Amino acid sequence: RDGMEIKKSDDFGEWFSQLVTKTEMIEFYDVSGCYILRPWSFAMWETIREYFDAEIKKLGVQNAYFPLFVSKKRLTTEEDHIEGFAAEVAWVTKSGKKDLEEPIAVRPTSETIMYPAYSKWIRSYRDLPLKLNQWSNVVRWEFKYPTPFIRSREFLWQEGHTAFATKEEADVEVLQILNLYRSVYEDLLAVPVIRGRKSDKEKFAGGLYTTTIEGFIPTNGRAIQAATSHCLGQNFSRMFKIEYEIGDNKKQFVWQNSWGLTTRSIGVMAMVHSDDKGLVLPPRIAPIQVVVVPILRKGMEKMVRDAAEELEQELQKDGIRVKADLRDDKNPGWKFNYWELKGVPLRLELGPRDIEGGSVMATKRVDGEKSMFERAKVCETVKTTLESIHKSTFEKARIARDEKIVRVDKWADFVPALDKRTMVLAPWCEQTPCEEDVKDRSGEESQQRLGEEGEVDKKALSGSAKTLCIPFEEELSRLGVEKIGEDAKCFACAEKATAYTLWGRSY
Ligand SMILES: O=C1CCCN[C@@H]1CCCn1cnc2ccccc2c1=O
Repeated sequence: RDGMEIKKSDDFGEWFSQLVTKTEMIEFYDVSGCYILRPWSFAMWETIREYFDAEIKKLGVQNAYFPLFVSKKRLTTEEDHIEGFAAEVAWVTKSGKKDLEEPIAVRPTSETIMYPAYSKWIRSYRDLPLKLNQWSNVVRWEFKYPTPFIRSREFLWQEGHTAFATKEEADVEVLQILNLYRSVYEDLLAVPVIRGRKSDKEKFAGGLYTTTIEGFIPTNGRAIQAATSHCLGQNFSRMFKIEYEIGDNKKQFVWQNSWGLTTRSIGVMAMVHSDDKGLVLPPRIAPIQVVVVPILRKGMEKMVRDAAEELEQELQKDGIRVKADLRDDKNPGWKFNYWELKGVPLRLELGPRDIEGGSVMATKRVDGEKSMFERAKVCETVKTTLESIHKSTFEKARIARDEKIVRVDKWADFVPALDKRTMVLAPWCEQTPCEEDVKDRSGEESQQRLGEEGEVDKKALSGSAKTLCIPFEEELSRLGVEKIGEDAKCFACAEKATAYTLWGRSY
């Protein structure tokens, strides 16, 4: 009843839905695509927020708060920014029984809300750089299949919006923020991501270029955009007249960036690490890192309970997020299952014999490994064990991801590789018509293959491929891929290939 009833590899969608509800991360809600974030997952968002907020403040970013609503006139200031997104905008059209004069949109993102104010605030180069961020919710009335954390109609995020005098400053910050996003995923959530640039077709249409961190869900072979950092160039500053005096009455448009990370990050972490017994939480994001379970014996209950509380106090004082489960209506076995389901990284058991012998039995959630800790050194041992759990959790995910990255140089190998739930790294010409063509051909071909294979291979993933990113140099070398050769040919159109590009099916 309380435990997981579905295997991750049998029915991924159902497994995930059970995972987020049985672990008390999510409660479902009667507005489609909206979810209740319960304390177990909200604590994770708070940890992400504390970490990222402290880091951007070191970069001189200040937090502010802008209105939730935006007028139609404002939102559609420049159609090419909104084009393609209009269908997702949610509108307020009435108050009570009365129609509003003008429909008001609920913010899907805040460029058009913030930038008129930027235009007012930035007059001279002394007003630059302007670096503001807001932690808020946004609404995008998506129609694709809603999934907790991954795709919801309201989600929490931070959106940074910065303005600089020069392109050089903007280019530097775009990458500083992207590296912070990588750190949130890899150092907090133990999820490996690949940094790169979006193709012209996939970039934010209103911007100059988009950098991204791409995640991967090995179970269903889908890639997922984990966070983005855009350089907007001067596109928005021209649109919103954000300019500054450069002396003798001459003006210059500012160079802008905008960057965002959302609660999707929690869903990616849960999908990547969790198993058939429930959540597997990396220690740095776990709301509770250690649970102490007393093994009570008749007549010695008080002694053992006190020892468990003492151990809890000691670990707490040492900065560990620890909980002693002293509930007297549950037996140890029940408690083991409960905290295993919740994904607590480390369980300590304390029985009469352990107390006599000055030892504590420890069990790691990530691999079930058991060991005896010396009671006298328990704080130190717990800390080093939690560090090693983070590393092994990351390594496990990195290996599972890397073995699903396949090198392809010719078209014939492309769809067969994708159908094995992989990401494909291929030399590409970077031309949009070619990207459109790959999208169409890969969609058709995978449908045919599904037919031909006869037995509908449940494991086969169908659908068309898109570019995920053009990995940065250092990412290619991390993947053991050399720089692209002068005479390399595009895998799809045989024109000159200018970059190795990561392709895949994505959320
Ligand atoms: O990614 C980010 C990071 C945070 C700040 N905004 C940028 C770009 C958002 C692109 N976008 C995404 N969905 C939308 C949906 C409706 C209207 C407009 C948009 C829209 O402009």
